[in-house]
Order: sequence, then structure tokens, then C-alpha cells
Amino acid sequence: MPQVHVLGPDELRAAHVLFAASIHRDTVTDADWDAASRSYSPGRTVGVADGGALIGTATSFPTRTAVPGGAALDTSAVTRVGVRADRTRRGVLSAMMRAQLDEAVGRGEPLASLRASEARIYGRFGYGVASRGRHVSVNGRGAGWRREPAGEVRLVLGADIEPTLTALHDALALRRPGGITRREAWWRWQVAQPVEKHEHLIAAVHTGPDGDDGFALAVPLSEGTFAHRALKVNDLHAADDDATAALWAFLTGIDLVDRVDGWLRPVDEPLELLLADPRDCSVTGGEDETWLRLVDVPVALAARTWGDGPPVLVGVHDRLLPANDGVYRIGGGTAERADSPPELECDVDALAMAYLGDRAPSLLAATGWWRVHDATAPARADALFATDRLPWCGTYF
Ligand SMILES: CC(=O)SCCNC(=O)CCNC(=O)[C@H](O)C(C)(C)COP(=O)(O)OP(=O)(O)OC[C@H]1O[C@@H](n2cnc3c(N)ncnc32)[C@H](O)[C@@H]1OP(=O)(O)O
Repeated sequence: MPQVHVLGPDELRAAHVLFAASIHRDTVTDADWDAASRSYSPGRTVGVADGGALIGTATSFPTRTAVPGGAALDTSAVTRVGVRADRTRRGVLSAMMRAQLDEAVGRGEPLASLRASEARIYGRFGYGVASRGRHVSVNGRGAGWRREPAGEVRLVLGADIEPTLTALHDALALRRPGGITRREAWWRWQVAQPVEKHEHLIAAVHTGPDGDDGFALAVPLSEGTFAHRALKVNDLHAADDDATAALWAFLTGIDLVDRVDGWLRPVDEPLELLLADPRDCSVTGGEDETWLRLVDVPVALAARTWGDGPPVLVGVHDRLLPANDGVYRIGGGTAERADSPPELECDVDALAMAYLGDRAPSLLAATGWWRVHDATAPARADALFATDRLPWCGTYF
């Protein structure tokens, strides 16, 4: 079994370079390392060494994830995972994943979360797809909206962008299951550095009847000529569909813009229903977004709210963290351990797929992710796990 150690500050640059190489990115310059080094949370980067050189690394940073009902749970956000190309498939990642989970347990973080380079990697470590997104492309010139966008949209410029958007994001993102808090490093990459480099950022804020209730951050794509630009929405959070519609209408209405692309937008963002011609929005793709790991199943289940209806008994299996094994009785607004045979059973990755409300238990049962011992249980579980809106995060890391 590869030996995992927590990296000291003097090993972080090697870890950064190793991860960059693993995803086929360039090595880091001295100037870029100065900024990148500050994005590592102290004591949260692990590595495996061989022959005096680092051959595997993974890091995490602390965040909070909103769960159904509005609670926000401490979460280990796992990122920058890489193994040197000549040392893969020898258990290096497996050892680092185990070490990271043990650390999350030790820190009392009930959840871990990541974004996966490939969908085949993380299920074996108990991570399941808990939110998804779709890629969209909306016509610029000529796209009409079914009703006049409500409220006002204003541009925010330069040094005002980061504080304005940070405050709005924190107020908006945790309203929806799957939303996470952002760290300062995220805003540095997305806003502060581009502003310092005088890059063109379009930061728009929507004001509704109760004040500022949405924002969008877009950048021009390099394709096209100045008179035929495409924009890419890097960030768009809004309190309701009116604010969402107004922000999209603003972006698509900017002069010289032929098209506005959105990446990993919420699956239920109702653009086709808001546009006068639904074909002005094309869905160009879709992907998993949040890979969620319930590190402490009893705490995670107790933290979310549940729908109405008769209770259900769910048996959970967790190969890596057996303290989570057991049967949970969900119902009456709570979830508690029970000493009864399960009516449904699942592994901890498949529990994550239903936990935030992304997938209905009956669908997970029908597709073999959950096992059914009582034919009436999936419908009961559906009512309990159901949420008003699909989960979505909107922060890629
Ligand atoms: C959260 C993020 O940072 S996402 C970015 C992840 N990094 C990358 O994609 C960079 C390129 N890839 C890599 O660095 C490595 O291949 C990693 C990190 C994906 C895997 O590291 P490894 O040390 O090879 O994994 P390890 O040997 O522990 O494999 C564990 C199991 O997962 C399987 N596995 C690992 N990676 C893959 C993969 N890419 N595709 C399919 N199966 C995989 C292995 O076959 C093994 O299966 P087994 O338990 O049945 O034998």
C-alpha cells in the first residue's frame, strides 16, 4: 500500500506541477506560483513519494454545502488529484482517497465533494453524482423574450466587481441544495486577476422589487470578429426566474453579440419557456457536476429536511467507512438509525445520488442502483427525498 503523507509548504509547488502535468497543463511560472500557492489550505494536501520524488497528490479546501431545507454542512472540497503517468494503476489514488476520507472524519466534516475529470474514477470511493448541469447556447441578435424582463440590470466595473458579486453569491447560492460557499482564491481567479490584467469582464447585477437579486459574469470568446462576438457565461446566480430571464435577456441583447453560451447551467433553468422562440436556446451538452460523498451518513441524513408521507427503511453500505453501515428510518421529518430489516438498500455513492434531490429513489431502484425488498418502498422514498428544485452548485473547482 503506498504511503501517504501530509505535504509541508516546501512540497506544494512540486504537487502543483505534478497535478498540472497529470491534466496536461503547463508547469507553473514563479509569478503564477505566488498566486497559486495561496490557494492551498494549510495541512490539507497529501502526497505519495517514490525514490525521493512526488508521484501522487490530492488536496482539499473547506467549504459548506447547502442541503434540502437550508442547512449548510461542512464539506471537504477535494481537488487537484493527480498521479504521475508512469505510476498509475498501482493504488496511489486509492491510498490518497482513504487518507483524505480519514482526515474528513477526523475534522468532523460530514460531506466531501469533488468535480471529476472522468466519471469512472470516484464511485468506488463512495462519491456519487448529486447534481448535474447542461451546456446551452442562446442566440444573441433577434432572440425575443416572452415577457418584458422585470427589474433593472446594471453593469458593475473594475474593482467593484469582486465585493459586489461575492456578497450576492453568498446570499444566493446557498438557497438551493448543492450550493457551496466560495473561497477567496476562487474570486481571485475569476475576477481579481482578470481585472488586474485589464481583461474584458461583463459583470451584470439585477435589481428586483426587494433589491439586488441576481448577477451574471460573462467573458467574450476569442472566436468571431468584433462585430460577431460570442459570450461565455462564467457565472450566473439569480433568486428567481424573473431575475434569471432579465440577466439572460441583458447578455443576449448586448450589441455585436451573436450568441451567449452557458456551461453547466442548472438542468431546470427554464430558458426555452422564457424565450419567445424556444429554438433560440440549444442544449449543446450535459455533464455531472457535484460528486458528493456522505462522510458521516447519520449527520448528513439528520441535517436535511424530508418530504411528507409514511416512513421508509433504507439500508446503507459503506466499504471504506463502515461506521456508516446500517439501516436508517426516514420519515416524520427525521432520519435515525433503526434496528429493523431494510425495505431498500444502497451503497453510499448511490445514496448521494438521491440525497440532494437529484435522482428519485424509484429511478435509482429501477436502474439497479438501489435494491428493493418491499415493492411499496420506492414510492414512499420518492415522496420523502423529493425537493422543490433540482440541486445545482454553479461553482466548479
Ligand atoms: C477531483 C479531481 O482532481 S479530478 C482530476 C483527476 N486527475 C486526472 O484525471 C489526471 C490523470 N489521471 C491520474 O492522475 C490518475 O490516473 C488517477 C488519479 C485518475 C488515478 O490514479 P491511480 O493511482 O492510477 O488510481 P488507482 O491505482 O488507485 O486505481 C484505483 C482503481 O480505480 C481504477 N481507475 C483509476 N483511474 C481510472 C480511470 N481514469 N479510468 C478507469 N478506471 C480508473 C483503477 O483501475 C483501479 O481499479 P481496481 O480497484 O478495480 O483495481
